[in-house]
Amino acid sequence: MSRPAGNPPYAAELGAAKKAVALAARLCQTVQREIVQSDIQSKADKTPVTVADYGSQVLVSLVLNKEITSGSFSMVAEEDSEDLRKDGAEEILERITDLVNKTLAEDGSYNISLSKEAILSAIDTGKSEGGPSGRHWVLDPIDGTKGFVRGGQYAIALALLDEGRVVLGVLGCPNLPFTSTSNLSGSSSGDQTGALFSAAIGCGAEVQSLDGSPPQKISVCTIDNPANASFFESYEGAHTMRDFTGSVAEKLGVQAPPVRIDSQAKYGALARGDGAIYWRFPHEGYRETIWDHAAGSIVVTEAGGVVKDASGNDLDFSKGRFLDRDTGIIATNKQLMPSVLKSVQEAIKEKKLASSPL
Ligand SMILES: Nc1ncnc2c1ncn2[C@@H]1O[C@H](COP(=O)(O)O)[C@@H](O)[C@H]1OP(=O)(O)O
Ligand SMILES: [Mg+2]
Ligand SMILES: [Mg+2]
Ligand SMILES: [Mg+2]
Repeated sequence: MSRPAGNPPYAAELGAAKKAVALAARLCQTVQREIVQSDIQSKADKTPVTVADYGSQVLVSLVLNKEITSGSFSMVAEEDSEDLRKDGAEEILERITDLVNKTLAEDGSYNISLSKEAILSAIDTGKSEGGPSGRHWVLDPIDGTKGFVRGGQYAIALALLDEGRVVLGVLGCPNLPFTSTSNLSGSSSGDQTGALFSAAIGCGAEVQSLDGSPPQKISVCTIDNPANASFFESYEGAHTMRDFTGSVAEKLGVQAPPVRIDSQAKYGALARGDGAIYWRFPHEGYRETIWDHAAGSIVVTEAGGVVKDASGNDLDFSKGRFLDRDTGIIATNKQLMPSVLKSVQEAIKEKKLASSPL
């Protein structure tokens, strides 16, 4: 697809993605401010989903379709409308429809109001299987729903896959301090909150406020001694094996305690140098989805970082809705990756030895 001379690659798609994520963030902030129990549902896999997860997916689908009119539309997204079509879901569907139409009316970009059927169809535009050929949007409408429900960190994570490769990513992090996560403890430093991270292949990574301040280039930290490194990991103990990551940190000689926050906001914080390492080792059998890592990984790599699985391989987003990767994911700078991988692989060997029958 030819593009006007001088335009960086995927400029139109990046602009559309930022607009989509920023609008979805507005709906999520409204819901998080006044969330009530009836806004929260539990899915068949026992994970939570809220009216905001659904509303965010509708708005992202709508904006992308409005802003990108060439080519076919394909999106791999976390949510689907199955539970909303069941008896008893009328009220939550009504709430989602109201939220979406109110957000659209306040924004004013599109003179449109969606019916409930249009809401359900927009959610179901995310059913693509993705894969190694063609272009596919990849969306986690709220990454870190548990954090969202708890009033903590969450992210709207949108990426574009082109011929199996992640070529752009946008992370909307409404609760992340705009400057640095050093004051995550919520100490009122008067810090502006809300950060929009974005990256396109070969163009670096940027951060701006959610209301569209001029973007600033970001880069990962340059720490090369693990003793001076801090690391990010999941807030949820169930999402990563803390005894394992604790043993890796010890092997590395990391002194600082882990900074535990929900969602891909950790990739954004790492990309701007707030910490040196992000790793994640879910329990055996957990299958990582591509929407949980596509946007975050390109923000880090375009900020000069590296993202690998525990075997030191790049993450492979071309295999459908799930990531084809070995145990665990590590994101850090180029200086630290070799020693982190070495410690992880030693710890895996010890864990296998410890758990294998003598
Ligand atoms: N049991 C689980 N183990 C690991 N990750 C999970 C699990 N259940 C859900 N997730 C998803 O993985 C991510 C966990 O990352 P983190 O703990 O860093 O927030 C979340 O995005 C969550 O997706 P979601 O919240 O979009 O449903
Ligand atoms: Mg979920
Ligand atoms: Mg997720
Ligand atoms: Mg999600």
